[in-house]
Amino acid sequence: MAEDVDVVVIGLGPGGEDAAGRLAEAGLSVAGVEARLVGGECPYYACVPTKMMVRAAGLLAEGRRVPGMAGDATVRPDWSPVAGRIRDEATDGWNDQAAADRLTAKGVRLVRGRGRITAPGEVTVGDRTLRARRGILIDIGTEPAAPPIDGLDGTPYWTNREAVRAERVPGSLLVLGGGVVGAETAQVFARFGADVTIVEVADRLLAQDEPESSELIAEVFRKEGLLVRTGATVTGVRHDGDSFTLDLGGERLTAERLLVAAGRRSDLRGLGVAAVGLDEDARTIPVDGNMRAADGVWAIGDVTGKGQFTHVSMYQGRIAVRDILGEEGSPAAYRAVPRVTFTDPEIGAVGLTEAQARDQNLPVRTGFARLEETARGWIHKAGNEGFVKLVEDTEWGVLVGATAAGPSGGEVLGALSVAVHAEVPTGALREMIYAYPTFHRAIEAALADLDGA
Ligand SMILES: Cc1cc2nc3c(=O)[nH]c(=O)nc-3n(C[C@H](O)[C@H](O)[C@H](O)COP(=O)(O)OP(=O)(O)OC[C@H]3O[C@@H](n4cnc5c(N)ncnc54)[C@H](O)[C@@H]3O)c2cc1C
Ligand SMILES: NC(=O)c1ccc[n+]([C@@H]2O[C@H](COP(=O)([O-])OP(=O)(O)OC[C@H]3O[C@@H](n4cnc5c(N)ncnc54)[C@H](O)[C@@H]3O)[C@@H](O)[C@H]2O)c1
Repeated sequence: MAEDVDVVVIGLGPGGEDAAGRLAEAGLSVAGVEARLVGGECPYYACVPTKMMVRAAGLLAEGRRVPGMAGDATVRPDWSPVAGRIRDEATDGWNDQAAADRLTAKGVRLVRGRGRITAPGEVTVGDRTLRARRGILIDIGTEPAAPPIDGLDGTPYWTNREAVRAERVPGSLLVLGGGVVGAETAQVFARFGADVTIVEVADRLLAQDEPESSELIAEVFRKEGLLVRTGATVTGVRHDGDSFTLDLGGERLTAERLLVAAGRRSDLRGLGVAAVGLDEDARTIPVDGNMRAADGVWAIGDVTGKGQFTHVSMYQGRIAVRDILGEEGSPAAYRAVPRVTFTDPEIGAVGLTEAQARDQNLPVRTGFARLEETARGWIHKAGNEGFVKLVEDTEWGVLVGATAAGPSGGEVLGALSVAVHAEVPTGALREMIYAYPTFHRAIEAALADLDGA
């Protein structure tokens, strides 16, 4: 017999979990369907455990910066506290009982299993049929994508999920993909002693970011001993029981482990979106400003293609909840989506890159300040690499994008996010007082460069 509820939430990623709880607390009857772990990728395999890895690797790097600045330090990496912290503190052994209890305490009916939309307003999970009176909210997120490379399928390669579960650091690691996951993870394992090579098909690392960010990260990685192959096409993968070999057509690379970090995919066909008139072969589910995807269907998170970040999923979730409850509010706006790549230096960015702004035919000028040349950068010395880059719409007199790279680049980004989001005139930014000697004072130097441009 079908179970009737007001809303069925399929996939309890960060936004879906939060939205299900809010809808239940608002008095609706809500079923939350989850195939794996309540909370999704972020707490168990992504943001949280990887940032614990980054924190540990950062401590090692700081220890190695002691000589010449503060005496002597001998750094002997040990992965076991990292693995232990991820297992015990972050993920409770990849057990979501605490999250499930929190959700059910809010009144959400948790349905474990893979949900499939079988008709408008109908979701099937195993032998259960859920009927949604008001609608279906989709937050199915993404899975690691496997590029179609000869021989890859069937080998014991790592994705982010295996990497965060690693109990020891491999002697050598090949990283396929120099995007965000690849860059963050490569640096962590290299700092813990692995010989790391990144193989990236694009002509630069972090290809979504400003070219200056790519150059900076490539240079830091080079100094730290990572090998980077950009513009590289992998034609085959082999695993002989002990090690992986990547064939680059002319060059062969071998390592104990292979991490595939080549992007993500969503299974829209498996979700049965055709039953509500959506394209099951598409990569994403298009949504309007209220997160509506079809009549009685809302979608949020990675699957909407508006930025694969936890903060985007949660932002969209709040808008969907408001719309499902029939409340008024501003539609979603993505002008000032912040993003931080937690390498060292951190790469914080918001809004448009220079190239994106020019592609939109905006009248653009840029301002640039190198952190090493600021007072704080000079004082900081070891590990001071970074910059602030501003992208201004000259007609409007407002920043449409910015990058803050360096130690705490993600924190410096806060000020720039406010500027882009609130459309603060660059004239007003120039009149601000920037505390001396901070990293964020580089914004003032970049503003001066904007004028000189
Ligand atoms: C290694 C890594 C590090 C990252 N670090 C950061 C970071 O530092 N900061 C940041 O903002 N973002 C980070 N991200 C991105 C972030 O993890 C995602 O953007 C975030 O998890 C939001 O995802 P989501 O809400 O779309 O759903 P997801 O977290 O992907 O969760 C979707 C859930 O839906 C479930 N599901 C799927 N299909 C079905 C179905 N048919 N029925 C039932 N359940 C289903 C899945 O089991 C999953 O639990 C990182 C990603 C990776 C891979
Ligand atoms: N700090 C954060 O907020 C954070 C951290 C990790 C991930 N994320 C999110 O997760 C998303 C997915 O991350 P990702 O790194 O998996 O994807 P990505 O799209 O950022 O990077 C994938 C990279 O793999 C390369 N690639 C694809 N196929 C390849 C092949 N056959 N050979 C070599 N290189 C290949 C691509 O050119 C690209 O540079 C990101 O876009 C980001 O939004 C966020």
